[in-house]
Amino acid sequence: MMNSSGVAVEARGLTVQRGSRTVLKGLDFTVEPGRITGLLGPSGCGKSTLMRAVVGTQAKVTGTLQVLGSPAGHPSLRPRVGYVTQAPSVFTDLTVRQNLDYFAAILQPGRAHRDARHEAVTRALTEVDLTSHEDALAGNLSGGQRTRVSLAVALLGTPDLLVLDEPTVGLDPVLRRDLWQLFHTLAAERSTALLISSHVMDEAERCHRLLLMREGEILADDTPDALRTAAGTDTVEEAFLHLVDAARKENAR
Ligand SMILES: Nc1ncnc2c1ncn2[C@@H]1O[C@H](COP(=O)(O)OP(=O)(O)OP(=O)(O)O)[C@@H](O)[C@H]1O
Repeated sequence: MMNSSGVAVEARGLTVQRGSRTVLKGLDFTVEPGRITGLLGPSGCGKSTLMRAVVGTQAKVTGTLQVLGSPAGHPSLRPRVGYVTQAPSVFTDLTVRQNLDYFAAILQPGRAHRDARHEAVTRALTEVDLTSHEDALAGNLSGGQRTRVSLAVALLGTPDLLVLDEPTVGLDPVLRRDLWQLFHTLAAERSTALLISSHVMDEAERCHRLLLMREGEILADDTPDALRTAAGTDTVEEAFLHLVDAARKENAR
C-alpha cells in the first residue's frame, strides 16, 4: 500500500544530524511508484545519508518521512524495501546461490515455502545475469559481480521500493546498460519505485526524475528534459553546473 497520495516516499522537512554537522537540511521530496528517481550530487553532499534515512538505518532523523504509507524503518517495511549499499554485503565463504538461499530463508522461512524460495532465488539470479556463476564462492567474484549478488538479494522479495546506492560503480558498459534496462523493466512492469544514487552524470539521463543535491540541500527536482531546458544546456551535467554556480552566487550575496 502506498500512502494516501500514491507516492512511495514522502519527505517533509527531512533533517539529519551526523556528529556536530547538519548533513541534510530540511528536505522536501517524493519518490513515485513506477518511476526511477535519480539522486545526484558530488561526493559528500548527503546522498547515502538520505538513502539510509529512507530505509530506516540512519540515526538523528527529524521531520516527516513516510515510506509506502508507514514511518521510515517500520518493521512491516522490511520485505517491501530492497536496499543495496555501496559496499556489497555478501558472505564470501558461501556460493552465490547459498547467499541468496540464506536471505530467502529470512524473508520466507519454513519448509512450506521451499519451492517458492527456490523459484525466487532462480528468478533473482537470472535478473542480475549471474546464473552461470551460481556455484562460485562469493569471495572469488569480481567487485561488480558481488554488487550484482547484493542486488539479487534486494530483488528477492519483489520489493515495492528499491533503494540503490551507486549500483553501477565498477561495472563495465555492457553490464551497466543491462542493469539500467532491468531497472526500467522493474519500474514499468512491477510499478517498483526506484531511488538510485549516482555521481555519473550520463546515468542521470536514464532517470525519469532527478533530485540534484549539493551540501545537504536539493538544488533541483525535475525531469532531465526540464532541467536541461530551464538551464538552456545540452546535458544534465551542464545544467547541474549551471545550478551550482547560481547557488554559489546567491550565497555570496
Ligand atoms: N559519522 C559521521 N559523522 C559526521 N559526519 C559524517 C559522518 N558520516 C558522514 N558524515 C558526513 O556527512 C556528509 C554526507 O555523507 P554521505 O555519505 O551521505 O555523502 P554522499 O553524497 O553519499 O557521498 P559519496 O558520493 O562520496 O558516497 C559528508 O560531508 C560526510 O563527511
